[in-house]
Amino acid sequence: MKIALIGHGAIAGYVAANLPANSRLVGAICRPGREAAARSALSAVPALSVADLPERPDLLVDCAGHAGLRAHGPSALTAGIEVLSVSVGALADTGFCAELEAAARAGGTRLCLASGAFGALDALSAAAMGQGLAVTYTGRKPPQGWRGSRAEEVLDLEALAGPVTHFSGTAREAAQAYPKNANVAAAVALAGAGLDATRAELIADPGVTANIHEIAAEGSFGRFRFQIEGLPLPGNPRSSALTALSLLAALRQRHAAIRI
Ligand SMILES: NC(=O)C1=CN([C@@H]2O[C@H](COP(=O)(O)OP(=O)(O)OC[C@H]3O[C@@H](n4cnc5c(N)ncnc54)[C@H](OP(=O)(O)O)[C@@H]3O)[C@@H](O)[C@H]2O)C=CC1
Ligand SMILES: O=C([O-])CC(=O)C(=O)O
Repeated sequence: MKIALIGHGAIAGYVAANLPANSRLVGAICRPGREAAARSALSAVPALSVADLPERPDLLVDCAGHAGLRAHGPSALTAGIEVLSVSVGALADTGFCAELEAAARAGGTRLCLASGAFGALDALSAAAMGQGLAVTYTGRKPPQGWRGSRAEEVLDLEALAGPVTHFSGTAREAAQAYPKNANVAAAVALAGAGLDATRAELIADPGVTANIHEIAAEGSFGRFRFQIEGLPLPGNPRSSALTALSLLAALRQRHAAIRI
């Protein structure tokens, strides 16, 4: 399987270093001027667009975040190249979501969203087939996990004495306001009750060392709670290691004769 990546950061680095044996990296799409950085991070041929890749990939894996999916997702899909993405929150923009859907249909392929830093999405999807699904998502990270996010506008992250909720709203609002931190909120919402009906709370907590994601779900099926304490990737305290592992799991599943 020929794989190209978008991005050359913490997630891309982990994926590139751990590709399954049946896969080969054909290139990495980066921003203009970042070719040398991409080459040295991944030992991959850098490219500025899908058309610029040295070989046509079977799969384009977006590890770059919302900007990378926006820039390269539609062209890859239109060209019939399947895309696997961590940038789930980008779909909170209804216009962009429609553009991706139209591109996938035009290209006869699909966009697959990684389960990312969270899980239980299968249970949420099943629960959404019943009635009255209500879901609340809470994302709790140590202060350094919120650096570079909107939390810095409302909090002094260095001076927190205890946990502070810096966002409370819908999953759609969270995903758009926190593009590097609330992809899980969007994934939970898309799998379950939807972006506008799913509640999201984001908390900076100096008392934790892990990225803690939790949902409480209730409906005609019954109820469940699910929590993950995710350890961050070495290269980026914002991103949980499970995100990169979820991409590797999706690669493995893609060719499995029996899927779960
Ligand atoms: N679904 C989920 O559960 C999760 C999703 N994520 C998403 O994954 C993203 C990446 O995470 P992570 O690897 O830790 O972040 P990093 O900051 O370590 O890496 C991001 C990489 O993407 C590159 N990039 C940014 N914009 C573009 C673009 N337009 N075209 C090509 N490359 C681009 C950056 O390049 P440069 O150095 O030039 O800026 C950098 O190499 C997060 O921003 C978040 O949106 C993260 C965690 C969980
Ligand atoms: O990696 C994580 O813990 C979650 C994250 O950043 C996101 O949801 O975008």
